[in-house]
Amino acid sequence: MVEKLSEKERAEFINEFPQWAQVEGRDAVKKSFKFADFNEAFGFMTRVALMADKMDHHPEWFNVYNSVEITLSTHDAGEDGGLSERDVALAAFIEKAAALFKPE
Ligand SMILES: C[C@H](O)[C@H](O)[C@H]1CNC2=NC(N)=NC(=O)C2=N1
Repeated sequence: MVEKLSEKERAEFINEFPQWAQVEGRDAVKKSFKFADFNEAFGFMTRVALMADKMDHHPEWFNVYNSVEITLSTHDAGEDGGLSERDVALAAFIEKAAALFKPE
């Protein structure tokens, strides 16, 4: 079982990653990215996928052509899942990876 983020940690997360929005009715955050084309979007996804597997913490994502929608939550957190430190770490990596492709 993984600890859920405390209220203080949540505030810090929102402060550090203001572009990640709370998902309605779920203890999760989401963000959409738009890249120059599919090649860039998939290059971004490849980097995130490899790191996610290394971290053993995987995003929920949806890709159409140059757009990638990502939702982060920890299935093993608390009774019914929720945000944990693992989501903060993966969000930080996702932002770094996206910056390499300069999304719109
Ligand atoms: C068995 C495996 O270690 C677990 O299922 C890992 C894999 N990736 C995961 N990813 C996410 N987002 N949440 C988890 O709880 C999780 N658990």
